[in-house]
Amino acid sequence: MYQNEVVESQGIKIRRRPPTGPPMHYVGPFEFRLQNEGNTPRNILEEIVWHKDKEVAQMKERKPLYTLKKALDNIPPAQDFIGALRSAHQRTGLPGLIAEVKKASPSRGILREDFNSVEIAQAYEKGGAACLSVLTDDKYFKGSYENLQAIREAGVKCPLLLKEFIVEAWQIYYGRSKGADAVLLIASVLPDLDIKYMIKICKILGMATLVEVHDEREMDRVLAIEGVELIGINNRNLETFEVDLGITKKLLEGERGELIRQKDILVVGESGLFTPEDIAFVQEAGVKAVLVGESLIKQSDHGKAISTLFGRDISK
Ligand SMILES: O=P(O)(O)OC[C@@H](O)[C@@H](O)c1c[nH]c2ccccc12
Repeated sequence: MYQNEVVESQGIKIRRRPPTGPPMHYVGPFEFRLQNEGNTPRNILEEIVWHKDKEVAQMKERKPLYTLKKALDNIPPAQDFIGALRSAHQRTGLPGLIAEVKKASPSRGILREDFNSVEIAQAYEKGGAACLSVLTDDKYFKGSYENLQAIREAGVKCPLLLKEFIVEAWQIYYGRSKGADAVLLIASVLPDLDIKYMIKICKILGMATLVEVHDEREMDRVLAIEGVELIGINNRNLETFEVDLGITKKLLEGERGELIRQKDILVVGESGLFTPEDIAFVQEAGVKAVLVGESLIKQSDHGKAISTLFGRDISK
């Protein structure tokens, strides 16, 4: 109960697990499936998170934390994700690009049938991406940890973001073992204490955290957390899929923008960016980096897609 109260007091609407236990309900000789509204996810984000919980439990059995930690001793250190974004921004005067390796999404379905994650990653790097984001969720985004590892092992130099629905610290260690340099943490899923704890773990592993927010309340929560250096503003509402670039502008206005500048936090504009005008709009609002998937993945020449999106070649 106590945990629920904490979550509620922070305005988190996503429930981490189905609230009322197993749905089977026995009465006398008959068996009923209890049609309990509480055991039905209220939206897609909740559905994903409930599924993730089960998936992680299974994965953990195969690779317990102590074996993962051992594996980490033998891999090259994490790269500087935030540094790469800052230097790209300084070099081009435009927001640093995090290009997303994304095959599908629940809102758009399959974005690309002929999907070779390594080729896409290499084309993004050549086209001037500062960092890459690799979706690893299989069920809803058709991504995988194999993709992440293959991109790393193919010699791509851009720092890599683990684009997962993190619900447990174990996933962070696993992502690092597959070559991730940074991790996404979603504020509408994770209470403050989890975010703080996961940021600490990432620091120990040399990784950056991209903490994602979508409304004022989440932004205020995250701004109050010590050690946050990188905040993503998702223009897409993960509960309804509605996209509105005005969200980025709204969350960077007034005192919030002031505080972000004081703390020297780098802000990433995420989702729904398709044209140079979109990039200019979020840059004007105050972002120094952008996270882009759909508009780059759908075009056959990914390098050219980057130049088209930014209005010029950003690879030099
Ligand atoms: O394909 P788009 O609209 O350019 O969006 C990319 C990225 O922002 C989006 O995939 C994303 C942002 N936050 C997320 C959290 C989970 C899954 C996906 C996302």
